[in-house]
Amino acid sequence: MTAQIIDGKAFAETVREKVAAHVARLKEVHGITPGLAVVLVGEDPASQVYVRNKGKQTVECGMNSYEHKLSADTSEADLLALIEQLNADPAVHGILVQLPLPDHLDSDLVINAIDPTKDVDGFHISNVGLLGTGQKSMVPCTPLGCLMMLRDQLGSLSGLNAVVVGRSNIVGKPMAQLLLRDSCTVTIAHSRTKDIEEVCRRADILVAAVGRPEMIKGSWVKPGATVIDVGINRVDAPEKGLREDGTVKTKLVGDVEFDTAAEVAGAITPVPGGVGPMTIACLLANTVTAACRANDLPEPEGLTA
Ligand SMILES: NC(=O)C1=CN([C@@H]2O[C@H](COP(=O)(O)OP(=O)(O)OC[C@H]3O[C@@H](n4cnc5c(N)ncnc54)[C@H](OP(=O)(O)O)[C@@H]3O)[C@@H](O)[C@H]2O)C=CC1
Ligand SMILES: Nc1nc(=O)c2c([nH]1)NC[C@@H]1CN(c3ccc(C(=O)N[C@@H](CCC(=O)O)C(=O)O)cc3)C=[N+]21
Repeated sequence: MTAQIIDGKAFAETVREKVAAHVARLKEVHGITPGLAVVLVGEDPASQVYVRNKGKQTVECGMNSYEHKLSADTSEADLLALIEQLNADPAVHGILVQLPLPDHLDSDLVINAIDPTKDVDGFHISNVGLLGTGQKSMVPCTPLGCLMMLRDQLGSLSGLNAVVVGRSNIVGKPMAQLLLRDSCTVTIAHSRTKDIEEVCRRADILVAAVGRPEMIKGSWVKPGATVIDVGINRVDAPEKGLREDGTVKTKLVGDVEFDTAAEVAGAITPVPGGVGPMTIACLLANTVTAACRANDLPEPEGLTA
């Protein structure tokens, strides 16, 4: 069997079109322009690329983008003061603090200082609790993007065995909550899981969010399963040759060994071009949702979980 490849890039484009249409209506009918503030502390090159992409796509969808770049040695007090200012700013409907933060900053403290109604990442303890109890919340972008692709691929997820590999607060745990809410039988695997290959082989839906390049092999995949690869790992690609400065070129790979998994799976997301673009599209969707909720307007259809 050769898996169908789930085109996250194309799917993300359709999500962005819905976002843009909703933004246009908000502006025309209500005079509201949704605004997203992104806060980046330090100069991590990968984070800089993501933040730039987010800002560009925010503007392309007709929303306002506010970028705050702080130096790596910013104090916690200064960062908290900025968050207070963004919480109070009526033009800002969404706030994202790019993670990871430098070691001297307490990310739990910082995230929990964000107004939960503006927490478009869905990382605030209030949103985590709301999601876990089935109440209306802001849903984390990466799991939301994965859920949208799964529903599109499979229709109903009810009764399916879902295995999520990884238990982080930003991907694994909220992904498991969303799958449970859609009536999957959910298993969360992690670094202490026994017989992880066997656990994975039981999955109708296998979500990999580990951060280990190509860890999950085709032999771990149940024939016909739907595989969602969240991993973004930059690895050396000597086959691409050298850069001008003599260093080896690199490439992105997922947490799944794509070629072997694609021989067994029913459908699979590629890296790049899978979950990553959907994450950013869902960030834009959450910003529109937050702007609607802030103004007591009906929420956009098809953009929430
Ligand atoms: N596409 C996107 O938009 C996004 C992609 N990512 C990518 O997703 C991946 C995961 O990110 P994140 O959740 O933040 O990562 P974390 O490092 O926070 O969590 C990794 C999880 O994987 C588990 N794990 C590590 N090694 C193994 C192993 N050998 N076997 C089984 N489980 C293992 C860990 O288990 P334990 O808890 O026991 O240590 C942990 O729960 C990364 O590649 C990241 O770059 C992340 C966010 C967004
Ligand atoms: N507060 C916070 N929220 C996040 O959502 C968040 C974060 N911090 N920190 C880092 C991770 C990672 N993340 C990605 C988003 C898009 C791509 C993406 O678009 N990837 C492209 C490739 C991009 C490239 O070429 O480098 C793709 O997979 O096709 C990847 C990773 C969001 N994260």
